[in-house]
Parts: sequence; structure tokens; C-alpha cells
Amino acid sequence: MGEFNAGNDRDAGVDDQIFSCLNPDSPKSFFLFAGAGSGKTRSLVNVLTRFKELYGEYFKLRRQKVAVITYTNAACDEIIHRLDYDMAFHVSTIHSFSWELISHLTSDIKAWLRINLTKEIAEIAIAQGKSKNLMNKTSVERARKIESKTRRLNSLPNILRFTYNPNGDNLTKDSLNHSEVIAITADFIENKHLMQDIVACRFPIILVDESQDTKKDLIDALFALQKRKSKIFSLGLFGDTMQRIYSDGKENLDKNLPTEWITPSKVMNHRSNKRIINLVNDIRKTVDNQIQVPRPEKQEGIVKFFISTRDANKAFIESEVAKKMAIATNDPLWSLSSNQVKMLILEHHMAARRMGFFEFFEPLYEQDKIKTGLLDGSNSTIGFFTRIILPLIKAHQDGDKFTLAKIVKSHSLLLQRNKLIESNDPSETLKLTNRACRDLCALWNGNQDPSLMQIVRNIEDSGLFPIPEALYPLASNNVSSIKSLNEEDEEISTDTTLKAWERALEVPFSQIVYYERYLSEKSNFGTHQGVKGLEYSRVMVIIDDEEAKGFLFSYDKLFGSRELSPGDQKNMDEGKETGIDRTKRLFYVACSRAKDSLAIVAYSDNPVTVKLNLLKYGWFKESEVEIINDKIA
Ligand SMILES: Nc1ncnc2c1ncn2[C@@H]1O[C@H](COP(=O)(O)OP(=O)(O)OP(=O)(O)O)[C@@H](O)[C@H]1O
Repeated sequence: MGEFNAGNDRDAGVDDQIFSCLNPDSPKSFFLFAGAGSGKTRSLVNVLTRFKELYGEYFKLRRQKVAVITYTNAACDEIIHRLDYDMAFHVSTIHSFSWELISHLTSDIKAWLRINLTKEIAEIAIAQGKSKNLMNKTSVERARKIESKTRRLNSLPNILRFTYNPNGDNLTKDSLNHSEVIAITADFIENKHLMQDIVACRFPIILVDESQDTKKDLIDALFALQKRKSKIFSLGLFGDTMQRIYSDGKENLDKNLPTEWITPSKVMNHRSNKRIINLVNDIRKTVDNQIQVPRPEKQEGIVKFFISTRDANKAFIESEVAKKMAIATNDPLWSLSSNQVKMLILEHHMAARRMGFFEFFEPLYEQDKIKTGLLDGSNSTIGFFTRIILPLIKAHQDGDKFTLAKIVKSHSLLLQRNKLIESNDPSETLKLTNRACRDLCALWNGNQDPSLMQIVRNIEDSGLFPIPEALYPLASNNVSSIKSLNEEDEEISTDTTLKAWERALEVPFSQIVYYERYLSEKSNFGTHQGVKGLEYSRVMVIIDDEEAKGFLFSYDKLFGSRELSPGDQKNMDEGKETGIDRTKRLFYVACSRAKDSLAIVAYSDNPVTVKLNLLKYGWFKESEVEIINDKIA
């Protein structure tokens, strides 16, 4: 090991540079700009650990904290853990950070909403004024929007306090959505002197991880704050412009930084084997020519690109690819059953299809207000199945009476304290509960796989658990009741939500089991976007534009099997960003997650063209590209 140390520590000075920026007596701002696997997150944690030792007590005495803004909840938890839960740090996602700053400013939020809603209504009204047919779909939708926004505007005086619960099912007039929370916070930081004083005083240092994808409004507001408070405030950005994959991140973040900012950079990639670093360097070359070097002791590693037709049996192809990788790498863990291969799909529904919960997932995913909670598991209606029914049935099947009783006791309506007190005969209540529980579990008798609807109806009949409000009209077969329940809701089409639930409830319960597995750490699947910041020994990147149904990315265009549209051509001629640029960055993120070996599987209408282009780009060698079909068994 020793002989490599000098080389491997070549970027160590960066941590010192950053640490010196955090000196409370002479704060400086910085942007650490470095490629994948170069240790940006590691630097963040290292520097803060040093900060804790030297300035931690000083900050705590002054009731000040270093704010660290992370991109995901998972990153937030990881950093909190690595900083030993120390009180000198306030680690949070951008949304909770923002909400914490503004949540108590009810009258300011009202004023902001009043101006914003009035502006939005006026804009929609102008568009509506130009409509030739007020009965067409767009005009009807516009009229509905004007109406609901006006209702919201008129209800502002009655709001006592705003709430922010982006994942809840029941949005009401006093709730703010994701983008409002960010927009309001950015506006307050940029324009309210008192807010600037409060932020700079509470958080004299704000560090932003994955800053290239952090909402540009908020980044701009933090830049403005830094400019105004430069003597007492330090802003530190960690990021990589090549890894900007969300459209709301700030473009060219590394350009036009104030001259006094420190801009350290790193050249070593500590994560990946040499061949993988070569590949990501090549992908990057056409963008900014940032070349990384591997750790000398790293192995060569294996990269392979497999191409198949879109109509191929994908399960078969992907399992064949794993087998071929096992041989090429001499690594038996390259097997889809090993749980040791990370499969990177483009959209969640590709995982839903492969893991067997597509019919449950798809209708709910189409609903904006359900989507987030579906993806992060926080939706309370889905939680009814995943957090009550699933563990209950598992306990029943395992013969674990203790756990089963515990679940029933914590969630059952029948065993509520007041019910037991009211009851003349508590033992009868207990019997009733047991019977309800037995009847529910009987739905799984003889290996049956009941539909979610059967489960809901069974529970509705027995009263064992409270039925989630969103399902109530379906459970009771009383569709009209949902209308009155949610009549007051803002901009929510209750009908479509209800239809989505109706479709989702038709599926067998096993889809909940697979869905839960996808959400849990146990899943082999992740999206190209969602694995940002993470790393895996063996990675299989799966590419199929048609299956992904996305419009922001086009691997077919990147690999030259689909013509550029006139719009792409125009953007290209004008030097503007195209879908190809975005896709290249996404490809860079996905490939750079691999530590040891990497397989890419692309489904295309034209495998031969893809192969020729890959060789032409020089990203892969002939021996690394293989056209594969499902007739080879
Ligand atoms: N100086 C170092 N010595 C040894 N290992 C390191 C060093 N720096 C980083 N690593 C390791 O390299 C891997 C990548 O580090 P890290 O996740 O911090 O990189 P990153 O720049 O944040 O990556 P990305 O932008 O791709 O998410 C991790 O396993 C980390 O522990």
C-alpha cells in the first residue's frame, strides 16, 4: 500500500483548502468541482469532522450551525450518521431546509401567494381570452384552473398556518407544494433583509452537495446572500457539472464565479477500476475534457456493451448478459439471482415490469399527487398495505403470533381504548377481533393471492382496521362520497385519482410484496438518476428509450440509431443544450457508479448501427461490443 500513497494522496490538499474557507474569522466561499468518484462527499465529511474538532464548541455556544444541504433523504441520513449526529451541523434536504426557514412566516407567505396567484390567474385569463372555442379541452382545463386558483386566493385570509406535506394524500388549502416552498424561500432570502440576517446568523456556513442539480432559484438566492454577507458567511458548493441531470439545476455553475471564490479541483477517481475510468473519461471528453486518473493499485476491470432488438425477451437477454459477464470477469457474483448486480433502469416502471408490480405501480405513478409518495414509500394509503397488511400476513404465514397481535393491537379499530371501555363485554370484543383477523388471513389460504380490493372489502366488512380515506369510496362502493370529501381540494382531479386507485386495487397482493422489495434496500434495481452519489461493484446499465417512454433523454439519438429532430439540430446550431447532451451526462452518471465491472445492455431497432457508432466514437473496443439475441439458448 505504502508505495502508492504519494500518488493516491495527490488531491489531499483540497481538503485543507476547503477547511481554510470555513474559518469563522475569515470565511471564504468555494466550489469544489470534480468528476465522479473523486471523493467530493468524502471531502465534505472529512472537512466537517475537522471543523467539529476545532470550531464545534464555538458554534454550539453561539447557537450557530453549519447547514449541509443534500440532494436526497438517503444522502442526508448518511452524512448525519457519518458526522456522529453532532449538534454543530444541520443536515437536511433542500425542501426541509427551506421549509424550516419559512414555516412560521404565515403572513409573508400569504402575501407571496396573493401576488403569485393573482399573477397566475391574470396570465391564464389572457390565454383564455384568446381561445376560439371555450369548450375545447384546454379551455375547459384553463377555466377550471382559474376557478380553483381564485378559490385558493379567496381562502388566504382564513388560513392560520401553512402546512407542507408533499407526500400526503389530502392536500388542502393551507398546504404548500414542493416548488412553492422553494420559490418562496429563494425569494425571501434574495429580497428580505431580515431573512438574510437570520440565515447568515443561524447558518454562517452553508454547504450544498450535488449543487449542480440543486434548484437554480435557491442557488441564485444563496449566491446573492453570499455577496451581501461575504464577511460573515461562507457558501460551499460541491458538484460536478457533468452530473447535472435534472432540468431545474443551474447550468454552467462553474462559470462566472466571483473571483474571490476558491475553486479547488480533484483529478483522481478513487472508485472505479481503470477501464471504467477510461470509459467515463472518453464520454466526458466531448464535453469538458476533464480527465481523471485511477488509483494505481486498481485493477483493469471489465466493460462490455451488449445490444439487442427491442422485441427480444428482455428477462432472457439480461440473464444471458449476467452469465457472459460472470465468464468475462471470472466473478460468479455476476448472476441476477445473487443480488449483487445493480441493475440501472431508466424509469421506475421498467423495474416495476421486471420485478412484477407494474399493474399496481403504473396507474398510481401517473397521478402527480401520488407519485412522490409512491416512489419514496411515504404515501399513507399505500402504507396501509405495506406497513399493516404486509407485516401482518408475513407474521401469520411465519406463525409469529406475537408480532401479529402487536400489529393488530397498534392498528385495529376494534381494540381502540374507548371501544374497549364502551364495550359491555371486552372478551367478546377480543373474540370479534380474532375472528376478523382470521377471516382476513384466510384470504391467503391454499396459496391464494387475493386482490387488494378483496382485502379492502374484507376489512371494511369486519372493521378490523381503518380504511384509508382515499379508498373509502371504493371500499364502500359509494363513489359519490369522495366528491364531498375532497370538494375543497385545490387543483386535484378527484375522479382520475379515484380511477387510478380502482385500477391499482385490482392487482393481486403479491404486487405489494414486489413493490415493497423495490423500495427497500434489498432491490437490485435503481434508476440512472436515482443512483447519483452511490456506487456498486457490478453494474448493469439497461437502456431502452421506447420502454422508458421519457422525452428528456434519448439514447437512440446519442448512439446514432435515431435521426436528430429539426429542433435538436436548431439547438445544436445555436450552441444550446440538446437531448443528446443531457443523455450523455446521464450515461456518464450511470457508468461511473461501477467499481469493478460494468455491462451496458441497449435495446434498439438497429443494433448494427449502434455498434458501428460506438466503435466510431472510440468509447468501446470491438471486443467489448456484442450484438446478442434471444434465440441463442
Ligand atoms: N482519498 C481517498 N482515499 C481513499 N478512498 C477514497 C478517497 N476519496 C474517496 N474515496 C472513496 O472513493 C469512493 C467515491 O467517493 P465519493 O463518493 O466521496 O466521491 P464523489 O466525488 O462524491 O462521487 P460522485 O460524484 O460520483 O457521487 C468512495 O468509496 C470513497 O470512500
